[in-house]
Amino acid sequence: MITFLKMHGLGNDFVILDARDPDSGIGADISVRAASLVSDRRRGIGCDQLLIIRPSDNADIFMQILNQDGSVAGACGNGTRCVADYVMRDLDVDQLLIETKSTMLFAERSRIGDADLIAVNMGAARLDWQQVPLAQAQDTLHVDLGADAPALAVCQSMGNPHAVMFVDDVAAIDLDAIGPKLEHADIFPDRANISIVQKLDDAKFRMRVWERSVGITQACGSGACAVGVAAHRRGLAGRLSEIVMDGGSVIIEWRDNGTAGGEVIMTGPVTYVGHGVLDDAISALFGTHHAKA
Ligand SMILES: N[C@@H](CCC[C@H](N)C(=O)O)C(=O)O
Repeated sequence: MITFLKMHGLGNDFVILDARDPDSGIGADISVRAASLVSDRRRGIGCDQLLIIRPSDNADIFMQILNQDGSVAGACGNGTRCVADYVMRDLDVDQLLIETKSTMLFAERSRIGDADLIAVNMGAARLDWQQVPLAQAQDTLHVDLGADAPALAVCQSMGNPHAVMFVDDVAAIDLDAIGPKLEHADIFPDRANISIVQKLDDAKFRMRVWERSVGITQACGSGACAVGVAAHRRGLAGRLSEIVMDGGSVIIEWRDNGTAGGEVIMTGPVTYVGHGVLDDAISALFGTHHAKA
């Protein structure tokens, strides 16, 4: 039987499986069927992303990220804060190095006012068209996503691809309608996460997000990083900004470390929902004998 933890970061919710113990019952390969069943809001536990904590030779842990449909993601900012808090409590430490498919992340406890938060160094913003990736060579600061797009997009990778569009009124955008079209725009060979953003003031932005492989979510941490970076690249903000999403805010700092991509620090809260045990039949889907779909 496999135990799970349910957490969320600003309403972006996660089922977390801890596979550090070799006897956890969780195999090396997670099938699309197993991941999408657990993520299903009617037939499973329900989540935007399934996160699996594994041992790492290079860091304190390895974090595997699977979207609701079972597809693999390279980054998950809100999920990183949740996993970091859980593992730091477990190991009784205040800092953690986390390896993911795309990068190495450093997390630590942080406090703003009386709020206990987690800060994650999400690494460099990847600004070249090959890094996003885009389908053809072009400037990533003004990308034409076609007739469905409300504005030219700023594109960058935060370990996963993000397109950010600044508009006058985020509430006026039919994100349900344009989100899937822009996610699948020809310019994105790996598809993209789509953020629509309104400037509230020089250091505050309202963001709505359509996540790749999921749809509209209440918050997207890597998306908020992309928004902070995009706002600075467009000259709309300094290096520090608050990004207000449907589920709440994170603070983004795009630090200049002398490299083009700098390093992006995301600070925000985590929430524990509960834990439980997967039924035998569902646990069996996570066993070692099931090949990756
Ligand atoms: N919710 C996440 C992003 C998860 C991955 C994304 N849907 C993708 O496929 O790139 C976050 O908080 O960053």
